[in-house]
Amino acid sequence: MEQTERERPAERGWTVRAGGREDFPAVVEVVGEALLASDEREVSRERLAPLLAEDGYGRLLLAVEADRAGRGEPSGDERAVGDGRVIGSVNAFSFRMAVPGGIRPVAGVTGVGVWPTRRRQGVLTALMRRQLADIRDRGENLAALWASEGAIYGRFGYALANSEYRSSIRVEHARLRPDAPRDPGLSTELVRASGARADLERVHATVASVQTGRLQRSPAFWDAALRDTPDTREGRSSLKAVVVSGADGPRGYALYRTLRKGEDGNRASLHVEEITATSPAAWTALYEHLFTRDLVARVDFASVAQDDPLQYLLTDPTRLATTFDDALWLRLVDVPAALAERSYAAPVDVVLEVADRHAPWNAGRWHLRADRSGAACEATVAAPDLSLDVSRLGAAHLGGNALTGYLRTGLLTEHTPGAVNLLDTALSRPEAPFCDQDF
Ligand SMILES: CC(=O)SCCNC(=O)CCNC(=O)[C@H](O)C(C)(C)COP(=O)(O)OP(=O)(O)OC[C@H]1O[C@@H](n2cnc3c(N)ncnc32)[C@H](O)[C@@H]1OP(=O)(O)O
Repeated sequence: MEQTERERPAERGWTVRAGGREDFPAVVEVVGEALLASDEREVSRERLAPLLAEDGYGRLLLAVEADRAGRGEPSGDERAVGDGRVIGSVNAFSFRMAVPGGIRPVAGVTGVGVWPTRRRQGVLTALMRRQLADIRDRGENLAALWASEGAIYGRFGYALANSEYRSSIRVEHARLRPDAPRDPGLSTELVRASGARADLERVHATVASVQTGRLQRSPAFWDAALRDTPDTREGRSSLKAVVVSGADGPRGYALYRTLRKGEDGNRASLHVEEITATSPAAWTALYEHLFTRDLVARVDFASVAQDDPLQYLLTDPTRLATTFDDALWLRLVDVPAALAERSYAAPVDVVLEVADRHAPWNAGRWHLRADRSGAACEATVAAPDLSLDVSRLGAAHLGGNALTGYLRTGLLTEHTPGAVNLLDTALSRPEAPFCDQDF
């Protein structure tokens, strides 16, 4: 494939190489500056080091300037980066995600940043290309990320794969329906979050094994989720856990903090960082705890799925203020392998013509045949039923978006009438995808 001038890094005086633990301080400096993070790099290093160490720092990729000749003295910040200095980086966590069909390895792309005075020279493009090849070599068929800006990643084949929301309700409107499922056999306990870790892990593991989009949470990510230091509190209380249990153990939890000031004089708000449960009655019990705490005016939920249970359980769901928050970006790194390892809701037999500028091994025609017993996806020379960019497959892969939307807006081409509709039916899922894990 022909490269543009920007895509020939050697000609611009920098190269891409694998990084390691020793590069970590330089990476924190570059990404911290790129993301306009606070100047407390030590806090960032302390927060990130355990997460990166869990993966052995083996997935760091760096853009490194060959030398500083002719560039003048480095500034104070740059000096920390040193000679042969790092001007850009990308990294990835080795996650396992619940996707349609089971739990699969997924590269969780993270730590993307380019030194401000080296932007728009193709550094990210070179890093992304190398990273996609590395991810494929590791046998991961999917990559996922949370984007700082939505305009960055579409060109690299990623697409929004779901929708997640912030929601908020005033307690006087937070009445649950009389027929909301209630189980007198359940008990509810409030504790410091760190004291309930075993229960939280158990509930989370159950949910994360079945809810599409969920990541299996590792010990270091649990440490991060339960981190309760002044920088994580943002003026709120310590992190609390309310745990709902039955005879067989924990069935649901909410992690929340309180803020004892606000628009209602002395009344507080509750900020729910996570809430999940394994049974309908446990959801009801969690909401009843949150909505009946004394001195509370409002309950805010930091992140909920499109099919969040609360909207169904409220007597008046119109009182729930819901705002689009963010969404996970997904990319098929190996198109035939990702399509073959997925499950399908209905039989489908379709030839896809895929365009992929940054992962050329995906470009071409793929014959996808699937039914409820399994799927196969192989290269073909047959005429395509539809032609599309690889990013469209990322959008639809978790069942959170229909390809029909792209067809209607002219952003994919259907050669066989009805092919997109049939593929959408096969890709559809009964539940909305949700990823509770920031990374
Ligand atoms: C998963 C995560 O970690 S999300 C965090 C992402 N990081 C940040 O937002 C930190 C601040 N931003 C940066 O560090 C850089 O601007 C980056 C990493 C976003 C881009 O790095 P660059 O080296 O400038 O990208 P590169 O030169 O390869 O640009 C490739 C193309 O993307 C475009 N592009 C890059 N960044 C953006 C952006 N933020 N918005 C819109 N377009 C962008 C460029 O214009 C270019 O397009 P073109 O080829 O059509 O001219």
